[in-house]
Amino acid sequence: MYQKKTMNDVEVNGKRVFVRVDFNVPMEDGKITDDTRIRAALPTISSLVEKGAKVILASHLGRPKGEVKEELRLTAVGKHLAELLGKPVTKLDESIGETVEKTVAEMENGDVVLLENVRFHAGEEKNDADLAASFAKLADIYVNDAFGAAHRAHATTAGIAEYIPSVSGLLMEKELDVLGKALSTPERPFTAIIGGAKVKDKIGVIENLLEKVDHLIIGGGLSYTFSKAQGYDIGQSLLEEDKIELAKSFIEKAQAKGVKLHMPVDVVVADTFSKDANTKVVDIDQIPSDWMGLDIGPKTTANYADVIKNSKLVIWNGPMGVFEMDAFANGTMGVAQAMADTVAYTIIGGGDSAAAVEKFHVADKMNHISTGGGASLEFMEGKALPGVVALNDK
Ligand SMILES: Nc1ncnc2c1ncn2[C@@H]1O[C@H](COP(=O)(O)OP(=O)(O)OP(=O)(O)O)[C@@H](O)[C@H]1O
Ligand SMILES: O=C(O)[C@H](O)COP(=O)(O)O
Repeated sequence: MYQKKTMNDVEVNGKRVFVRVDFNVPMEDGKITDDTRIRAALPTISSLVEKGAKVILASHLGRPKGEVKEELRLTAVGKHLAELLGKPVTKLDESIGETVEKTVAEMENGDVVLLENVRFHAGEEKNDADLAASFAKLADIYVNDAFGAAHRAHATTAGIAEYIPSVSGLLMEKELDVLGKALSTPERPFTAIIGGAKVKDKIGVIENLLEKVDHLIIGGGLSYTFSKAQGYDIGQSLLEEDKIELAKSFIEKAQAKGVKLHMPVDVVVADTFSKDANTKVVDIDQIPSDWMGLDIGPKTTANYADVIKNSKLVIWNGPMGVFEMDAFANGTMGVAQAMADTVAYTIIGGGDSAAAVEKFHVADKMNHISTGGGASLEFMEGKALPGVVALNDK
């Protein structure tokens, strides 16, 4: 586990503190549709304000690829942050340069400035040393609270740490603590639920978790490649031909390691990929050749709920079906409900599973919902996160 300096290890009063947050929030027509990530950064920001720091916030939004994209400015985020904080936030239209330097020089203790989307500079994603130095020049201390972007080695997530004292923020600390403890000293039975679209995206995570869990539950689009590997005909369901052998090897590895692997025994099939498709529930060995599986069936959902109920720790990443369409949402909803009802410690690995527990109104019943999609996945793969590695050791 990481042993990195935290905000408790530095004196911030009167200091200029550059805080990398992950305000990469979903937006529609200029409006924020989910402010979870902004709220998650509030403890760090408020704590720094209370301690009399000059708080300089930086984030990316979307993927502007080194160009200024009007729709990816952080203006709406700044406004919303000011409301949540209950104090003014000075939103700038640049992230480096004279105006920024002048504004920072005039900051009083406890002031909050939000820089413009750092990805408007091509050097951000390239982890350009000059750009990182320009950011570092603005501050005395660097705080990384952007767990969601910790798997990126960019100028504001990693490069900047070369130049000034660098510590983790409160959200970063919490994410690393929860996920780190779960993977290193799990309460047992420990269950992982892996769903989502593709095997290809989950190879590393399945490999790593097979070393640690007691139960592995498989669902979603990727489960059909596993079912195919078991010899079932899967009709028009999602298949990654080139991953069948890999799926077979996972099934064998689970057996060898004594990991109980749980696979769909029935599925909801549809005649087209559409919310208005004709649907029916069939056993896994009865998928018609011209139909496709788009959700786990009720028997499977009940089996999975039972495993979740009897676990002490459950980590969930990836939906069980095409939960965006009501006709194929029951499996994901059933798993979400089981997660809400269990006494187990429940961790949601960000991304679509986080969206699912929100959609089914059980988010407040989860013990931890990670703010990182890709980052939590890479953490669960056992990979080092560059944004954390870059911070000062304790
Ligand atoms: N049986 C299925 N057939 C086709 N698509 C499916 C199926 N089951 C789930 N999906 C789709 O998979 C998508 C989610 O998979 P994806 O791997 O992108 O999410 P995730 O695992 O939560 O990752 P992230 O953290 O990146 O959001 C959903 O949009 C869902 O509709
Ligand atoms: O949303 C995320 O997962 C993070 O903000 C990282 O965004 P990125 O995938 O564009 O680097």
